[in-house]
Amino acid sequence: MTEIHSFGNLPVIAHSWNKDRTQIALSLGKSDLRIYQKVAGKWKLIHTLCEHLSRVLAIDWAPKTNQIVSASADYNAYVWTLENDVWKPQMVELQRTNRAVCCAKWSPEENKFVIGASDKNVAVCYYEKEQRFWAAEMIKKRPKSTVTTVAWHPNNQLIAVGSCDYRCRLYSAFVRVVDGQPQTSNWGTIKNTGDLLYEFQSESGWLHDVAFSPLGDNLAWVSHNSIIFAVSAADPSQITMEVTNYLPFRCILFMNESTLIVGGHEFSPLLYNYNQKQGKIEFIEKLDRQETATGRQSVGIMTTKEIVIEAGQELRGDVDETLTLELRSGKAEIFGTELAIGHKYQFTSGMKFSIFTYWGCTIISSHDDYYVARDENPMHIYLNVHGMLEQLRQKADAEKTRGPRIMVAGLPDVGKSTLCRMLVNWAARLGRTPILVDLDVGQNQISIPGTIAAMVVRRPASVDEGFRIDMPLVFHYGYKTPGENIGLYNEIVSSMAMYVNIRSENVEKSLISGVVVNTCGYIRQEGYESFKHVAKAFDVDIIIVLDSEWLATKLISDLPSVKVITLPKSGGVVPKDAAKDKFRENKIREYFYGPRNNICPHVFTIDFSDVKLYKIGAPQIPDSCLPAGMILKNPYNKIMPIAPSPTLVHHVLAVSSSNDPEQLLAKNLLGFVVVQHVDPDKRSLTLLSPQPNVKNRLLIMSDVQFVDLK
Ligand SMILES: Nc1ncnc2c1ncn2[C@@H]1O[C@H](COP(=O)(O)OP(=O)(O)OP(=O)(O)O)[C@@H](O)[C@H]1O
Repeated sequence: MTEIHSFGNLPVIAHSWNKDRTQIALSLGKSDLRIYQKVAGKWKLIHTLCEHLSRVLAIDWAPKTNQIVSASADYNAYVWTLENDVWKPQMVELQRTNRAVCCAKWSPEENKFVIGASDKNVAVCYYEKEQRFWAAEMIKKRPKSTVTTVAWHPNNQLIAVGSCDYRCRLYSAFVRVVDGQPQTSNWGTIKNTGDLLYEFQSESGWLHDVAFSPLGDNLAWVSHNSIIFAVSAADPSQITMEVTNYLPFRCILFMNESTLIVGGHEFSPLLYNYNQKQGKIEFIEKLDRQETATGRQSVGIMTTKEIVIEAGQELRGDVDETLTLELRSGKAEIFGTELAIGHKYQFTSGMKFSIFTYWGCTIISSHDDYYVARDENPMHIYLNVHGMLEQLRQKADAEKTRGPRIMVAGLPDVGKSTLCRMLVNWAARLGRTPILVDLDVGQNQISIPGTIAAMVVRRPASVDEGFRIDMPLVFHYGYKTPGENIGLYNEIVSSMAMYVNIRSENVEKSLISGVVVNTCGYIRQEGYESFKHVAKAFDVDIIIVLDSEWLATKLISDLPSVKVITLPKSGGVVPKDAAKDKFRENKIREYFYGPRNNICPHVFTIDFSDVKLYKIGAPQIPDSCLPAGMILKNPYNKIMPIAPSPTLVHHVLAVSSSNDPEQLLAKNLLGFVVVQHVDPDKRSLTLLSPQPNVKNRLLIMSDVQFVDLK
C-alpha cells in the first residue's frame, strides 16, 4: 500500500528512516538535516541538525547503532550520535576530499561506512578508537568521475561503487583494525583496503544506483539512460543488460536473489527478474497501476500552478524539464531584470533561476520544479549596496567626478557573476550606463570561455537571452583558468584596464556610472596576487567580497585605500561543478547558433596557405635545462606562428582585429571560428564560422575546444 508523506514544498534531496520508521531524517536542499517524528498521524519537526555549510546531499541512518552519517556539498561528512536527546556531530577526517560528498552508506555491521565524492574520491571510514575520531581510508584506484552511488556486500568487506564515468567498480572495503581477518568471497580474494576486484563497463549513462542481492552473489545497477544491468559472481565476465523505454531510473533493489525492483522518473516501481543462467533481465510488472500518475503522462498534461510569493521572498528552481513561468500580478525580477506581466518565460533543463519580489507577486508555473525560499535571502543587502552605489553616482554627477568602481570577489560558486549582473541591471534600470568587465576566463558573461571582456551596459539583460552584446571589447587569453598562464592573464588584464579607463574617462555618462568588475574564483597564491593586480589596474574604490571573511581580512590589510565590504552569499547559489563544462559549451554554441538556436553559421574549407595561425605563450623551460648562467626571458607572452595540423581539430581560434602579429597580444577580437576538420593531404582546414571567410586574418589558437554535436 502506498502512503504519501508531505514535508512542505521544498525538494527532498535525501532521506533515511530510523530503525522502526517512526522518524525520518531529511535534507530539503539546505545545509541542515531535519528529523521528523510522526505524532498523531502528522509529521512533527523534532530536531534540526546544523553543522554543514552547504546543501546536504546524502543521509544514512544506521538502524542498530542509531547513528546518522550525513554528506554535503561543503566537502564534508559528519557522524551524528544522539546524547540526552541532542544529536552531536563529529566531523569525518576526509583530508583529500575537495568537492561535494555525494553519497554515504553504513556497512551492514554498522562499524564502517563509505562515502563517494564528486572529486572521484571513495573513502572507507571507521572510528579510530584510540584517537577518538572518524578516520578515512581513501581508495587509490579511483573512478574517473563523480561518485554517485555506493552499496555494501552483506559480508561487510566489499563495496560496489557507481559513478558518472558509466562504470560500476567492486572494491575491497576491508579495514584490518575493524574487521580483523579478511573474509572469503565469491567475487575474489579480499586483501587490502581499496583493492579493485572488478570494473564493469556500462553503456553510456551515469550510474544512479547499485545494489547487491541479499546473499551478495548478484550485483545490479541502473543508469540515467534507463538501462538495468546485472552481473553474477558465478561469471563476472557476463554482464546482462535490459534496455528499457522508461524514463530514467534512480534506484534499484533486490527483493531476493533474482527479483529486482527499479524506480525513478517513471513514477512507478517496476518489477524485473534477473535470470543469470540465461543471461536475461525480464520485465514482470509495473507496481503502480494508477496509469495517470506516471511521469511521462504528467509531462504531457502540463498542469499549471499558481504560486503566491510574499514580499521579500525568492522563488528558486533547478529546472529538470522545460518550465514556463508567467507573472500574473505584482512585481518581480530575475537577477535584476524586471519581469513583464503576462509574458511566458521559458527555462530549459539544467537552468537555475531565482525570482525575487520586493512587493509580492503571483506567478503561474507549468511544473513544480521550484520552491519558495523561506530562508533569509540576502537580496535586501544587495539592494542596499545598489542604493549606496547610486548615491555615489549622484554625487559624482553633481561634482563632475568619477562614479564608483567596484570589483566582486570570492571563492568559486558564491554568486559573483550573478551579483555583478544584478548590480549593472539595477543601474541600467535607472538610466545609468555602467561598464561591465568580466575577467572570468572560465565562464564569461560577455564572451566565450578563454577570453576576458568588457562592455557598456545600456539596458538590463534579457531573461531569455542575457546581455545584449553591443560592441564589446574582447581579449584572447586561451585557457579556462588564470593559473594556466598567470603572466599572460595579468598582462591582458592591464591592457583591458587601460582601455576601460580611457573609455570611461572620455564618455561622461560612463564615467559617472562607474565600472563593475567580475573576477575568477581563483584567489589562492599567485591568484591572490593577480587579484590585487586587478584591483590596482582598474583603480577600484570598493571590493565586494562574497562569503569569505578570510579574503576580506587579507584585502583590508593589503589594500588599505580600498573599501572592502563582505556580503553573504545567497542560499540559492549552487555549485556548478558538473555543469561548468555544459555552461561553457552552451556559451560557445550560443555564439555560433544564437541564444534561440536560429542562426545558421558558415562551414567552409580554406587552404593552409590562406591562414595565419599563432599561439601565445611558449612552454616554460626549467632553469636546469638551460646552459649554466643563461637566463631566458619569460616566454609567457611569446607570439609564435604555428603550422596547421590535425591537432587543431575542435579548437577555438580567435580572429584578431590586428594585421600585425607583433600586436596580437592585447588587440580586440573580431570573433571566433572552430576547426572542424584538417586535411593534411589537401592542405586544407574546415572551419565553423559566423562569417563566410577569414582569409588574411590573423588567428590565435585557444586551448578551449568545442565539439559541434547538434
Ligand atoms: N538566488 C539564487 N537562486 C538560484 N540560483 C542562483 C541564485 N544566485 C545564483 N544562482 C545560480 O547559482 C550558480 C552560481 O552562481 P554564479 O555563477 O553567480 O557564481 P560565481 O561565484 O560567479 O561562480 P564562478 O566562481 O564559477 O564564476 C549560477 O547557475 C546562478 O544562476
